[in-house]
Amino acid sequence: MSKANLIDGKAIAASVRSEISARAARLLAETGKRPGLAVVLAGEDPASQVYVRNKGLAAEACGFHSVKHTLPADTSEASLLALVEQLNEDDTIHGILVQLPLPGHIDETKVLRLIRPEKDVDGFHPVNVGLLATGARDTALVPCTPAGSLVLLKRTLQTPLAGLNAVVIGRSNIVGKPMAALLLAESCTVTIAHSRTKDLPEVVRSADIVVAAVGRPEMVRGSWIKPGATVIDVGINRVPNPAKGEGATKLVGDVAFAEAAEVAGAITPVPGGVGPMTIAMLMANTLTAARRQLGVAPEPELF
Ligand SMILES: Nc1nc2c(c(=O)[nH]1)N[C@@H](CN(C=O)c1ccc(C(=O)N[C@@H](CCC(=O)O)C(=O)O)cc1)CN2
Repeated sequence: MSKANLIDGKAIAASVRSEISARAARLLAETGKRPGLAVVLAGEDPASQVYVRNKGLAAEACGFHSVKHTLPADTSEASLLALVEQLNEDDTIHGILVQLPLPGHIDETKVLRLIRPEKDVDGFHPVNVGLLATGARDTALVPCTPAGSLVLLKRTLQTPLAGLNAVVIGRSNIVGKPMAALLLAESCTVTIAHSRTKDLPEVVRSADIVVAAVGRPEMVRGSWIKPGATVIDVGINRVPNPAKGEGATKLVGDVAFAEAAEVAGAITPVPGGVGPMTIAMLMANTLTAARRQLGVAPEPELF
């Protein structure tokens, strides 16, 4: 029997999405406009196809104007850039998301930097990265997975995070670095650990909050976790599941869940933890982007 509280990402994501639907309805009543989201998929990666479909469905369920652009895997970089430019100019579109990863022949940086910062609902443009890094979170668009992780932390702890020791494992631009910036803005004492960190288990043992975003199945062991710590597992790794037969697979996180749940105070499962928050926070960012572009005052922060 595990001791930790299970952080129900599915339920919290559903509550965020329902709040966004209500806010979108208010925006429509006030301005006659719907938030518009364009999602662009280049290629046929099966997981990306599912994520893009789910983003479209979530946008429709929130009452948004939702468009999807699908380009073949061999589409040229120029065609993708032209599509982004067209969406930048489209007044009915307030948020543009280009699903990652892109086919190898396309320069991801070039594409992401062409998206207008005010429509960059992924929060990957250097303008948004810089705003977050300089403490101007209220004017930035914040990357969805770290934003969702922060919502889970705040709703779980229900007390200010100030002064807590937070260890973020992983230094990616999409999760690790923005997560560290968000925790720093909450006045946590933040350590970013990575593949070259010395004595990672000991570093993690100092953490009141652990965010694992390293992409290595079950790397973080239960013995690394400080008793009572809150563990946010961002990893989504598909691994073989021989118990279910040959060729069967299952999803696991970056944390050895059963072990960690014996020690932690609260922990996110995989699946059903951080993952669903990513799409919920995309809806939140699209609404924020729409309000700003329409010149309407912001709603209270979700987190
Ligand atoms: N442009 C972007 N590309 C990618 C992002 C992103 O934020 N922006 N993130 C990931 C993929 N992703 C959304 O795009 C995403 C990943 C996982 C989930 C999710 O809900 N996962 C479920 C499990 C799903 C399954 O069964 O396979 C969970 O964890 O419960 C949502 C969105 C990379 N690309």
